[in-house]
Amino acid sequence: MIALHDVTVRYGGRTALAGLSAVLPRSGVTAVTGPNGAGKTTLGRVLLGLVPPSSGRVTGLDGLRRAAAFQDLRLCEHLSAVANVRLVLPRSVRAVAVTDALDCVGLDGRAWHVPVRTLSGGQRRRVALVRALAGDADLVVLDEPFTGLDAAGRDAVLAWTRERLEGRTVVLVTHDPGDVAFFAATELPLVPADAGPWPPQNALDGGR
Ligand SMILES: Nc1ncnc2c1ncn2[C@@H]1O[C@H](COP(=O)(O)OP(=O)(O)OP(=O)(O)O)[C@@H](O)[C@H]1O
Repeated sequence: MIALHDVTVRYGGRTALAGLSAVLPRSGVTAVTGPNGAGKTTLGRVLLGLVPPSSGRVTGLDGLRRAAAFQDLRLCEHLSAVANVRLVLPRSVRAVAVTDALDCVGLDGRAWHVPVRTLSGGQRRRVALVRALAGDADLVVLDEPFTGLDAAGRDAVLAWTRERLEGRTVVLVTHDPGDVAFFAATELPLVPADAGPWPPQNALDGGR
């Protein structure tokens, strides 16, 4: 299991996370919620090893394969959807597995082989999600992955995501209470650091 022990993150003089302690279940979804600026993305960055805690520590990350769908997507703009996904997969994974996944999240075949910079925001978000989930990462951070998806396509994306998340440690940043219920997630609500220190007791262990 992954555990955060009194983790504080400061960007220069600004405190983004203040003394956060929590345990993430090994298998299952932790939904990180809270207002803008509460530190949700920062928590994801810490778990991915992209931002070191200013103090405190995170245990349980050693040896984990990690993947993410970033809020700002971070796709390789000049590459196609298929190439973006294949970049993170072993060569042995067949192209058809990638196109099947893109199909499952509702990305039209005409969008598979053109540079992703020519795709719409919702199409690009689908590519980022498939890139995060197509491989075998043990820990997956999904930062507002369903933003901007049309209502008709959203259900298919959610269903495919839930299927792909099974057995992994998943951190889902979301503003949508419906997502918490859909993924039967354990909610980890964050409050902006300037609203006071995080309660010292573990927010998630609930006596486990
Ligand atoms: N690179 C950075 N440099 C300086 N301050 C930053 C940086 N990234 C985030 N912050 C600050 O850290 C705090 C937490 O930001 P963060 O993006 O983690 O919040 P969030 O909960 O994900 O917000 P949102 O819901 O708007 O995505 C904010 O006050 C933000 O201004």
